[in-house]
Amino acid sequence: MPFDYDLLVLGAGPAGEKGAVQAAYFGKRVAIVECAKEPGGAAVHTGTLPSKTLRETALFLSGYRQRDLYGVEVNLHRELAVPKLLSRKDAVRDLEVARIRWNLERHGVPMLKGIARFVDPHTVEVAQCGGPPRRITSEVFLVATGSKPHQPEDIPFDDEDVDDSDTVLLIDRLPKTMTIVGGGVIGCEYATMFAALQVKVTLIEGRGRLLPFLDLEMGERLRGAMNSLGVTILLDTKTTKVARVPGVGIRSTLNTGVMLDSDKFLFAAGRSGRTGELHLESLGVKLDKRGYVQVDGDYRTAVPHIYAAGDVIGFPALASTSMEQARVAVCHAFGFTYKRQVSCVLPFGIYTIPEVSCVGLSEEACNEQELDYVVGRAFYRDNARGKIIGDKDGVIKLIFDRKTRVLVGCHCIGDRASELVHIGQAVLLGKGTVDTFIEMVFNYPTLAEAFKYAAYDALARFGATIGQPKTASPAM
Ligand SMILES: Cc1cc2nc3c(=O)[nH]c(=O)nc-3n(C[C@H](O)[C@H](O)[C@H](O)COP(=O)(O)OP(=O)(O)OC[C@H]3O[C@@H](n4cnc5c(N)ncnc54)[C@H](O)[C@@H]3O)c2cc1C
Ligand SMILES: NC(=O)c1ccc[n+]([C@@H]2O[C@H](COP(=O)([O-])OP(=O)(O)OC[C@H]3O[C@@H](n4cnc5c(N)ncnc54)[C@H](O)[C@@H]3O)[C@@H](O)[C@H]2O)c1
Repeated sequence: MPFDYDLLVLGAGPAGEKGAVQAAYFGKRVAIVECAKEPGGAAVHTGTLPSKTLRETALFLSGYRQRDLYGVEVNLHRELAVPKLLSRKDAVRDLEVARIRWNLERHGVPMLKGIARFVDPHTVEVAQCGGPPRRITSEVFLVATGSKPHQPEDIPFDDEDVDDSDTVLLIDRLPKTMTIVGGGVIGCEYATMFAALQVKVTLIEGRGRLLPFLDLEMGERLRGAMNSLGVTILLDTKTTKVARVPGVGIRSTLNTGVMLDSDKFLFAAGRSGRTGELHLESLGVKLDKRGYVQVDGDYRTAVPHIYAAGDVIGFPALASTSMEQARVAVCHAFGFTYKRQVSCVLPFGIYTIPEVSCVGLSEEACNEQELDYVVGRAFYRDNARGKIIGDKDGVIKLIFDRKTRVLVGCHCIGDRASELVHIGQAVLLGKGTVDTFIEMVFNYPTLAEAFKYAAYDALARFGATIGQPKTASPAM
């Protein structure tokens, strides 16, 4: 019997949307099932875009960027700040939802509303609110149901002042004090955002360092910037008890014996795969202990016609990689040859204040691989555009293989870091060398021009390769 569809996609977040339209573009009959009211997933409703919009609004309302430039202290109006924060976030959400709806529509992909679960390997039942369940068959499936915040049982999430990364966006007032557990990407981003809004933030991290995937030097620069912003960072620390104390707020008792009271408590210590409703294991699909779907290099599960992509398969769990994984999965499923794999050169953008971004190897990774390397740095304070915008702390750091002169790592901290890193990414992908940056002409004045001076800085450390320098750096 023919199937209803060639591809049924479960979940309309970044992975589901891009996987669905990829197959439809090449003429496949595709539908997408979504249980939320609107498409977009965590990226649009609870994660990427709302948090980045909050960041921009926080920077604007706090006058953070202008403080040092004009010597103007912006007085934050605490009561007005929250409605402004929320309305901007909602406006961006609505625009993005409209874009996704239009993208699905123009590719002829219907969105079926309801919670999906498998009833056999080729049939999904969609439980519709207020209507009878509907059964849909498909030749191929893409599971793109994402993830949800990890909620340990000993944290009282039923208290209105105890949040996870989904509910923190529903704030109705700015707290004076906030305790955040988890020094991962979410914890660090929200810590700096709320600190910029003059909330006194304490960040608790169980390990000895924040964001251990960052180059150590850049991680330390970020830690210093967070301290300057007023964030208190407690490393090697865990909570042993979290509870409301009437008249005081939320009290966190730490393993060090310290008791920390705050108006708000945010638990941001990891996520788990949203697979509970799908009945995947009964089909033979393997999950790990956090509920993440196990896939092979082509994003295929143990059941060959069921693919999975995005947050539901775990690391790196980014909107950027989720979209690309879904495209690759669909290309593999239907034999489209134009795309076979996700690039091995993946950038990371962390939207803390200041922004941090990286691609390629850190110094520590070079040392682990016993790679002889050369580092070059350029500082925004020495860059004309950096002076104009008043960012004194920004740094571009480039790492080159000493033998081949090829760029192996690019690390940026400061304004526009997550945009600038793509210059490094393009050079990495093209196997460019230190000389690539020396030859390039950059617009002036730009932050991008700092790449040239980071390369000159490295060049001076390569040794006598360009004659005998008369000054410390050949970048005249
Ligand atoms: C606070 C925060 C900030 C972030 N910031 C960034 C960032 O700056 N950059 C970045 O790249 N990434 C960021 N991320 C990560 C990014 O949001 C995710 O990687 C991305 O949303 C994953 O996309 P996805 O399609 O796999 O899953 P999701 O976006 O989670 O979408 C899954 C969809 O499936 C639906 N669904 C679930 N179960 C079912 C079911 N049984 N039936 C039907 N539908 C179902 C859900 O309703 C949802 O719409 C952030 C995440 C958080 C939480
Ligand atoms: N800019 C971005 O790309 C961006 C932004 C936000 C989120 N995300 C994605 O969202 C995902 C989840 O982020 P996250 O920050 O929740 O998770 P994470 O896994 O990145 O970090 C969690 C942190 O919490 C710590 N931790 C865990 N349990 C703890 C405890 N009991 N006490 C103290 N510390 C504890 C861990 O050591 C870890 O450092 C990530 O995979 C990330 O890719 C990406």
